[in-house]
Amino acid sequence: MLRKATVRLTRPIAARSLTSENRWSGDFIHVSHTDAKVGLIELDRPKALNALCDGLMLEVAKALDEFDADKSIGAVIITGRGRAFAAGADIKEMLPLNYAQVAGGDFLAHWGRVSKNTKPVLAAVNGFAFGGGCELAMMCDIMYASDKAVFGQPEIKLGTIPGAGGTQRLTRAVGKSLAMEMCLSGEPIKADQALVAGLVSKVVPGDQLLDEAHKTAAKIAEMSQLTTAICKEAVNVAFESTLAEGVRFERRMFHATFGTEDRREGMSAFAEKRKANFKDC
Ligand SMILES: CC(C)(O)CC(=O)SCCNC(=O)CCNC(=O)[C@H](O)C(C)(C)COP(=O)(O)OP(=O)(O)OC[C@H]1O[C@@H](n2cnc3c(N)ncnc32)[C@H](O)[C@@H]1OP(=O)(O)O
Repeated sequence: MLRKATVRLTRPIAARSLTSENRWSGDFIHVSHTDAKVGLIELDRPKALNALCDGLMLEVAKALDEFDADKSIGAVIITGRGRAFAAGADIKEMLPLNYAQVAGGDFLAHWGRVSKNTKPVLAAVNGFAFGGGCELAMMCDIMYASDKAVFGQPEIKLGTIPGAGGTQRLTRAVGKSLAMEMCLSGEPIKADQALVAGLVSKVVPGDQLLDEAHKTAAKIAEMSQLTTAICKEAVNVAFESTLAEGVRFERRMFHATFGTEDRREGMSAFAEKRKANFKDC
């Protein structure tokens, strides 16, 4: 059981098992952590279905930077409050922009911060994950969905295309035909189809989503942070290299773990039939 802490998260599910000390709330997100070394970022822009305006994404980047630098955090969950994970980039914010403004300012470049985090990040998709919302979830390392979640890349209906990795990550996740269908028609898929297609690894009833995400994040947070960072990097190389390059990279990283105390501790703990006590070194 988690230690009772000072501030309860406001959702009923959170109140049951995800007690947390409050860290800070920005204009658009709430940032907290649990006693199991899990950081929690909750998107909360209720009147706009958590649309990802610039301010919101800057707050997410700040929270991730803080968690990345914090040795007491071993994994992070991103979720949305209300009926959306996020309904995409803020259309009203984008509406007046012209080509020179978006290209000159490399609009959305800072969104990539999410995929640069070294700590494992789990997306708990509670509702609509449209456009940039789906892209944000796909930047995370693991995706769980509530049975109410809906995933879509509807940018085509707005006369544009996905701009935060949607055409690339969705295609790698679900294959060409479904990715093309979603991006070209703008039509969404439901959680059960997302599971079958391999976009998410688990679908659970909405009231169990955070508990399930937390269980997995807490398990990951018990591992050596040094090793989870190496492992995450190795899996990500699979998306950016040939099989031969990826296997060579993995082998080098595997060898590198033998330079850590945590590798010796993990194997010693197994041989001595005890729980490993990793020191992240
Ligand atoms: C990052 C890139 C480059 O890939 C680009 C993008 O992400 S572009 C955005 C892609 N997303 C969308 O096109 C989804 C837009 N939203 C919808 O289609 C619908 O809101 C819905 C299907 C998700 C939900 O529909 P419904 O239940 O009928 O709610 P609404 O009344 O439409 O919405 C409530 C409220 O939220 C505002 N809203 C919703 N999405 C956005 C958004 N992406 N940007 C800004 N505002 C959004 C919506 O306008 C409503 O507010 P009010 O107009 O009532 O003030």
